[in-house]
Amino acid sequence: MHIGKVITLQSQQQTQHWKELGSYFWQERKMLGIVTVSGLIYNVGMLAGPWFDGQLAQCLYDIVQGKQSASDMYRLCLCYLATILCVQGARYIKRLYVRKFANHVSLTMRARLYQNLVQMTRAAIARQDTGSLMTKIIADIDACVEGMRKFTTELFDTGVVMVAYIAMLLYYDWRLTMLVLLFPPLAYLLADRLRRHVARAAAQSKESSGALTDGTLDRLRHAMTYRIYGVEASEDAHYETLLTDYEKKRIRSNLFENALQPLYRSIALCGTVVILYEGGRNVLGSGMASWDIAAFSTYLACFLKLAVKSSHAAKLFNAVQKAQVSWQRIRPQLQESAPLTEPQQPFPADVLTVQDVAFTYPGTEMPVFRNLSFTARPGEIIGITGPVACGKSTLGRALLCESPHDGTIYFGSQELGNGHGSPVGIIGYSGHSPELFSGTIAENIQFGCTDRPDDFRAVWQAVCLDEDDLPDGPATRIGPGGLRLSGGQQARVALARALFGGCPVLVLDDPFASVDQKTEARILQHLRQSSNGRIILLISHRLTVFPQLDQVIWMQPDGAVRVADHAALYEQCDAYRRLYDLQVPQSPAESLPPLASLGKEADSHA
Ligand SMILES: Nc1ncnc2c1ncn2[C@@H]1O[C@H](COP(=O)(O)OP(=O)(O)OP(=O)(O)O)[C@@H](O)[C@H]1O
Repeated sequence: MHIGKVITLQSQQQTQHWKELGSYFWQERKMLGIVTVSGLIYNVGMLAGPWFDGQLAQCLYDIVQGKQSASDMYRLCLCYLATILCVQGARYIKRLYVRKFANHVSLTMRARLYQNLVQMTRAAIARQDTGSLMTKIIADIDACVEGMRKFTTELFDTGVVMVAYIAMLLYYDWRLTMLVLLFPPLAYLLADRLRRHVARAAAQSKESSGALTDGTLDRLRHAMTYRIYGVEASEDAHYETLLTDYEKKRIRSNLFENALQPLYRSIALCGTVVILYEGGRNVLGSGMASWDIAAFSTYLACFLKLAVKSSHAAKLFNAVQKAQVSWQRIRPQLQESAPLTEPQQPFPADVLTVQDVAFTYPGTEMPVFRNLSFTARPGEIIGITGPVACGKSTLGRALLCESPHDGTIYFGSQELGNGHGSPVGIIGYSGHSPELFSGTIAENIQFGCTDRPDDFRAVWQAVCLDEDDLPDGPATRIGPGGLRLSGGQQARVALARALFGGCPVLVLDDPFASVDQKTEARILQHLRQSSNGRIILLISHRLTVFPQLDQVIWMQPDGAVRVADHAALYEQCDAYRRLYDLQVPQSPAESLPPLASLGKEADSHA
C-alpha cells in the first residue's frame, strides 16, 4: 500500500514535470507547426535520394546495354536536381525554425531564472556560491534547451525518416530487412547502457567548471590580500589543482559525448556485410527476392542512411538524458514567480510596532535575540547598540523581514511579511557595504526616484556633502563601486540615497563608522530637523549621540534585549553605562542637550 502510494506520487511528479516542460513546446506551437510541415517534406523527400541513386545506376547499365540513351540520363539528373533543391529548401526552413524555437525557449527560461534570482532572499543567496550557481544554472539551461532542440530536430530527421526508410526496405525484401534491422537496436542498447555514465560525466564536468569559476573570482577579488600575506604561491597551486581537475573532467565528458558516436555507427553498419552477400544473391537470382541493379543500389543506399540515422538516435538518447537531468536541477529556479510589486509611494508616516520578535539563523539552535518589543512613533530616532557580535546587524536585517522570525512587526495596521520581505516602500535600509554604482553622485542618490529632483538639495546638505570639496558637486563621477570617493564620502552618499528614498522607516547600520564625531552630530541634527515623521533605527557602536535619541535598544550577547531611553538605561544597565563612560568619560548623560531642542534652536536661528 505504502509502496503503491510512493509510486503514484512519483508518477504524478513525473507527469507534472512533463507538463511543465511541455508548456515550453506549447508556447512555441506556431514555430513548431512550421517545423512539422517543412520537416515532413524534407524527410519524406529524403527517400528520393536512394531511389534516384538506384535509377541512375540502372540507367547507366541500360545505356551500356543500349536500352536507354544519354538524354534519358540527363532528364533523370535534372529531376534529381530539382527534387534535391526542394528537399534542401524544406530542410533549411526546418532548421531555421528549430533554431528559433530553441532560442525562444532559452530566452524564456533565462528571463524566468532572472526573475527568480532577483527575488531570492539575502539568506538564500548567502547559502549559495554565486559563481558556481550561475555557471551551473546557465549550463543546465543550455543543456536542457539543446536536448529540446535535438529532440525536435531528430524527431523528424531521425524518427520520421527512419520509419520511411524501414518501409522502403521492407518493400524491397522483408526477410532480409528483418535480418539487417537487428543491428541498429544493438547500438541503442549500448547507448542506453552508457547514458547514465554520460550524464554523470557531464554533471561532474559542470561542477568542476563551477568550482573553477569560484576559484578565479576569489583569486581576483582577494589578489592584494594574498600578495600581502605571501600566500600567492599556495593559492596558485590550489588554482592549478582546480584547473587540472576541470581539464580531466571536461575531457572525460567530451570523450563520452563524442567518441561513442563512431562506435554506435560501426555496430549499426554491420548489416552492410549481410546486404552485400544476400543482396548479391538476389541480383543473381538465387536469393530470397529477385532484384535488378536499381533495387540492389536503392536498398544498400537506404540501409546505409538508416544505419547513420540510427547512430544519431543513440546520440539523441544521450542528449535527452542530459536534458532531463538538467531540467530536474533547474526546474525549481524556473517556477513562475510573482510579479515584482511596484512601490506604493509615498507611504504616510505611521507607528512601527514590534512584538515579541526573536530571530534564529537557519541551522542554529540559539536565537541571536529574543522577546524584542517596542513601539516607534513617527519622527523618533531609536539607537540599537550592544557589545561586539551581539546581533545588531542581524536585528537590522530581521526588520526587512527577508528571513522568517518569531513574533510580529506592524507598520500602522499592516503586518510586514515574515520571511518574504516587507512591502516595497515601507522600510529603507543602508547596510555596511555602501553598494554604490558607477555614475555620478546625484545618480546614486536619486536611484529609483529620478522624478523628484527638488528634494535633492535637502538630502545633499543633510549628509554634509555640501561641505566636501567635490570637483563637480553632485555631478562628480565616482567610478565603479564609488572608488573615487573616501570611505566617509561613500557612507554619506549611501545614507543620502536611503534618505532620498522616502521610506517612512529607515534602518541605518553603522552609517557613521567612517565619519568624524562632529559630522556625525551634524548629520543627526539634520535628520531630526527634516524627518517628516520618518522613524530611524540607528545601529551604532558609537554612543556619543545616544543621549539625544528617543529610545535605545541594548542587545546582550546572550540574546536578551532591553528597551528604554538613554537616561534609564544608563541608570539601570551596568554594561551600557560602562560602554558609554568608556566612550564619553567626562560627560554625564544629562550634560548633552536633547536633540529635539537642537532642532528648535536651529529653527529659531532660521
Ligand atoms: N548568516 C549567518 N548565519 C549564522 N550566524 C550568523 C550569520 N550572520 C551572523 N551570524 C552570527 O550572529 C551573531 C550576530 O552577528 P551580527 O553581525 O548581527 O552582530 P553585530 O552585533 O552586528 O556585530 P558587530 O558588532 O561586529 O557589528 C554573530 O555571532 C554571528 O556569528
